[in-house]
Amino acid sequence: MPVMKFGGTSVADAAAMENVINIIRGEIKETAPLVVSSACSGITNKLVALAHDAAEETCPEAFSLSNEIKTHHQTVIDDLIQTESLRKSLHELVNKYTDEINTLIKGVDIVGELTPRTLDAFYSYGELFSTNILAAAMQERGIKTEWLDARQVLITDDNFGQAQPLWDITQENLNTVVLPKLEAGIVVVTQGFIGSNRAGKTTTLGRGGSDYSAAIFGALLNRASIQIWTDVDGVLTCDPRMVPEAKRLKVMTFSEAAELSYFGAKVLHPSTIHPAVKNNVPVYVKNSKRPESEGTLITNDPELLKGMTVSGMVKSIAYKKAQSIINVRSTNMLGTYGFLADVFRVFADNETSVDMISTSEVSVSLTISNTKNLNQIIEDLKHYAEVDVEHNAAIVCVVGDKLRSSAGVAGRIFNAMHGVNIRMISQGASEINVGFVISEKDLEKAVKALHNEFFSEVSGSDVFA
Ligand SMILES: Nc1ncnc2c1ncn2[C@@H]1O[C@H](COP(=O)(O)OP(=O)(O)O)[C@@H](O)[C@H]1O
Ligand SMILES: N[C@@H](CC(=O)OP(=O)(O)O)C(=O)O
Repeated sequence: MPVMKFGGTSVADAAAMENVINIIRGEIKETAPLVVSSACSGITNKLVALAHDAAEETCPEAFSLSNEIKTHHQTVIDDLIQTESLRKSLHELVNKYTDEINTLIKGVDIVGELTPRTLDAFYSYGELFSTNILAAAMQERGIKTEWLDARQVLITDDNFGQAQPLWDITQENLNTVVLPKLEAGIVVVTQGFIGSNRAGKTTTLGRGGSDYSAAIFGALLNRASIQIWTDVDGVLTCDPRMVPEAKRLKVMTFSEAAELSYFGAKVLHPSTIHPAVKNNVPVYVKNSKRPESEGTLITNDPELLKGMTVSGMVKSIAYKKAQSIINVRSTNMLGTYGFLADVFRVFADNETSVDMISTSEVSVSLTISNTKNLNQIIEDLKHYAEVDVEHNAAIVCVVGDKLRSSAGVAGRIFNAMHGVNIRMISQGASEINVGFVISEKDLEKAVKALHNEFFSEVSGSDVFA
């Protein structure tokens, strides 16, 4: 039985939820699937916005957003639920959650501070709303279903906003609370993205973290597969918003998928892959609007990958906008040791992760997405070297089997880039990615040229659909 994760686009409104229910129904056999759902699309962003409004003393805006969230869920309930009593109890629940959100807004306004802990409390309501409505609609349609508060089972560390699971406790909770229900044929509907620390306070796994929840549950419950249901046919050769003619990948390796998601392919959360790889649970990415499409299988099973791992084959292109390049130059770098350690310590001390690095004899260039502590970073780096910063850059990453060792691929990539100024180049140690940094204004041109170079003639192969 699979763990089935439905993203925000798959539970956006009543019609989308009805689709999802039909998909789940098709998976119920003797045992039932575990269903992990995100918040309705757009709701988490509204919760972030209202939390910040509250912190910045613009409470009327915060209350107005809270009202929009309430109205959205009231509409979903009215469109989806026919039974009067069920509607009434769901409306009461929506009112209760809205009151709690409004109390949090007032609290943040009074204290004038929005901590990661409080932000997680705000975040949790998106998934609480959507899963309660979905579970009730399934019960109404005669499917044996129970709603579960994920915070009772997914126990995490105290790293609010970016929490990591505590594996042993979570395993035990799943075995005692969830497994018996699934084995009795009861579908359990729970939230992605949220958990709680040992003290019972709400935590979240980072934005997009519902995929990660599904992978954690799938790995610990030893499920046959993890299904990630979204609004595209699978993992594609590029984000279809940039390249509408992007093609579906039939199968890819875990490493290729991890690289793509790390470099911005939003279809999967970067951490999803780890628990799945460790436990060898295949991941299927599928389209909830077109369930008949086969989707993409992500696996390391050599049998399933036969014919799919052709050396030097480019599988997909990802990109990440809003990068800042930090160039650090020092003649002290020449022949000394410890210089790079000093540079990286500055980023660690300022809690900023580095996306891409390239070095020469006397300089190192790094890119970061989070510029919150940039001024302090520059000040600290100036103790060691000259520093300059370029904003509005983008990383482009070409992913595929053994790209680094394959003669000719780099030539094709950079030939396709003529007229585009390449600011940095980096080839990952994993052999499966070639990445480079360009100005954001050249991004569309660069990605379209690359896609044309590698994918204009691949239809009908074993790898691409
Ligand atoms: N390589 C890719 N393959 C498929 N989708 C991609 C890729 N890169 C980016 N995307 C984007 O990811 C989106 C799905 O992610 P997201 O919006 O988070 O969906 P969900 O609500 O299901 O979590 C797609 O609509 C697509 O625009
Ligand atoms: N709702 C959360 C978690 C999530 O994973 O959402 P989605 O599956 O829609 O990307 C977010 O927006 O970050």
